[in-house]
Amino acid sequence: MRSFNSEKMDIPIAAAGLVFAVLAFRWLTRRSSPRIPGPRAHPFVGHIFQVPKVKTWKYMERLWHEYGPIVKLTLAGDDLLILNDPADAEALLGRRSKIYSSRRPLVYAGKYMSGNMRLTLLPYGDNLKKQRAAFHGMLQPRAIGGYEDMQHDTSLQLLVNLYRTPQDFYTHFPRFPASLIFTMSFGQKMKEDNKDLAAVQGVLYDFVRDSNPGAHLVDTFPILDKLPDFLSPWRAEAKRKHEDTIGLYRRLALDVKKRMEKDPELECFTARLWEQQAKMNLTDDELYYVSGSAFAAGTDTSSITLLWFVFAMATNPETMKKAQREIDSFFDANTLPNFSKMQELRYCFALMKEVIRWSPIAPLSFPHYLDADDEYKGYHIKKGTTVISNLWNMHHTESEFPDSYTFNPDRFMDKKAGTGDVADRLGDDIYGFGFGRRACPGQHLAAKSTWIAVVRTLWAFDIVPEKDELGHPKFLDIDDCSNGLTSRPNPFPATFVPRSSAHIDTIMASYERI
Ligand code: HEM
Repeated sequence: MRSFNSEKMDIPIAAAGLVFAVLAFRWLTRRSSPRIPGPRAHPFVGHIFQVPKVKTWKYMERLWHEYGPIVKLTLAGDDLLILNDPADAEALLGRRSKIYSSRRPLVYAGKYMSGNMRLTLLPYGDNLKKQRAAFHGMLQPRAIGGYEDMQHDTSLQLLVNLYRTPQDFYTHFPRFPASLIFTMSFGQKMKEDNKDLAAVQGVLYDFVRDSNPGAHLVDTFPILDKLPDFLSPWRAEAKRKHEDTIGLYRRLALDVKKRMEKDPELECFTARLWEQQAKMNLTDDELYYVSGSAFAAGTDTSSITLLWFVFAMATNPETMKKAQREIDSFFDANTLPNFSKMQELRYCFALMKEVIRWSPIAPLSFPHYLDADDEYKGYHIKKGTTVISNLWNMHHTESEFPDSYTFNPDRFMDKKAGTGDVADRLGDDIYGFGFGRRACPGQHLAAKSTWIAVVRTLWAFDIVPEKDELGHPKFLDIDDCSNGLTSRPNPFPATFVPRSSAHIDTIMASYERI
């Protein structure tokens, strides 16, 4: 016979049993998300010691072949999602752009070095929308037509420089987009010895270096930002860089404002910003940053593309000759090419696409950052994940780009021609300008600027690799390039040989007129 006491004891035991049963049922029937494929991680540090800082995209190419289109890595607790298939990038960065359009908060480069005002590093939100809208005014397809005269003049200067000192081509090509965007931004021609250019290039150099993942310990371990100043000398350094940058941008923008007083018709990006400052709701500091950022974001990207173009021509002479035959059929030696035949020179346009495909300037694009938890293809993707669209792998997908390591513009000649202005279509069929709401706002400008530089250079010069003692062309290694957010070919030997004296006469006669 059971005692009263033992009956009393049964109640909590039964309750505990019930709770246990419910938990066990839940555990057994839980829908756990499958693990996102990727290499095994070390406890605590994750893959921090496996991801090389040098040519990271090569390592990621191996992961793609081993683990498939979606790969996850973990760096000291931070998840990194790598998208190798453009369809996944479109689905997430494109169609779910509301939550996939942020940038990872960077303490050094974002908070202190940019005062949280640099467009490329801004999180998704009102400030970003404001700055992108301001950019759009300058860079939308309709506005681009207004820059043709500047593009003609600056590309003519490029030809003259290549003729006078061909051995310095490695500095001439970057100078072309730099002087173009400088003139567009600040409404005055850039002198050859312009000190502001060197200063802006310094800002850019710092930005690329300091925003590179792993550049500063505080961005891997943000808790270090809690340390006082005397234990954090990096903070003063970052703040000093911010003061230098905004000081420079302020001076350039105020100079435009002063010139506007004398010349209310002054036509440039910064003048438009001053006129519309109130409408765009930009503070003075934001205006300085927007006005300076076009230069910073557009110069390096365009110049690296052009350096890869030179590299491609020096290593693919038959392709170069084919493009020259197309150009010659429209422009003889007495006629400097201009934009009038941009629609017709289809092979030259395909050649530019191929440059961007073959060697994308940012092989891993600019990483996006996820603002909320998400589910995709059964995987759980955590808020705060850094999302990389791996342009390198996308551009080397054999099913889409057969024989993908070969430089071959013909692969784009069979594609649908499309309608409307060809300049709006440089990004079609390739992925080199990114995805979703952070996609490059400068691609229409880049299309026309790089096109005129490419066509004029090939019209005027043969680009030939230097020869060794035996007269054989020197080997140029595509892997001999810089590492970081962007990747440019390291200086390489190539020669620019004028195609005829008539071409040079045409160049010099046109140059005298500007
Ligand atoms: C061939 C030349 C160029 C290439 C290949 C290129 C490529 C790219 C790529 C891959 C991105 C990152 C997109 C993403 O986050 O998904 C980007 C962003 C950007 N580009 Fe370009 N770009 C070029 C020229 C230009 C030019 C000429 C300008 C302006 C004058 C420009 C302004 C920008 C800006 C402001 C961003 C940041 C956008 C944001 O964070 O919201 N780019 N570009």
